[in-house]
Amino acid sequence: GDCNTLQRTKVKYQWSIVYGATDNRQAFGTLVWRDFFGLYPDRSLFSGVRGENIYSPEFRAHVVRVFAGFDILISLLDQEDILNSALAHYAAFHKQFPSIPFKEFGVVLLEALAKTIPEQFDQDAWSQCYAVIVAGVTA
Ligand code: HEM
Repeated sequence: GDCNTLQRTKVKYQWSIVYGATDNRQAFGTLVWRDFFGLYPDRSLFSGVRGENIYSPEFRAHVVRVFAGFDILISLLDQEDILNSALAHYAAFHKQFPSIPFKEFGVVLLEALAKTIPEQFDQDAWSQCYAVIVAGVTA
């Protein structure tokens, strides 16, 4: 798997369905983080953004920031040089933390996408393109 051109186009399109409508964004983001903490209960990374209450304004704002960043990365999947620069930026930011459970996050993210767009969801495309993003943000 290599997140090829067709897969990048599909991921971009499927993401636009899920994240394109403002109304969906917060619900989708909250769903992902609720499920994430179900799989990975250690919230200590998020003490600065009230991780103990994912419905607080502070944590909601954190979710908005993360998905705004993710939205940028998805939108750049077809502009590889800019994508790599954006990935390097998020990699540098996350280096302040000892380790980030990107694998667990990917599991719940893909599951939430599959639940939201069961007819369209292309698991191979998403898992391969998410792997490109993880490789970039952990480089
Ligand atoms: C590709 C996926 C991800 C992207 C694009 C991303 C992006 C971001 C962005 C844009 C911020 C805000 C930076 C700022 O304050 O200016 C952030 C903060 C943060 N992210 Fe990520 N993130 C991702 C995945 C994750 C994952 C999986 C974790 C851990 C489970 C994580 C942990 C954090 C933490 C701890 C902060 C700082 C929270 C604070 O403000 O105290 N990120 N991330």
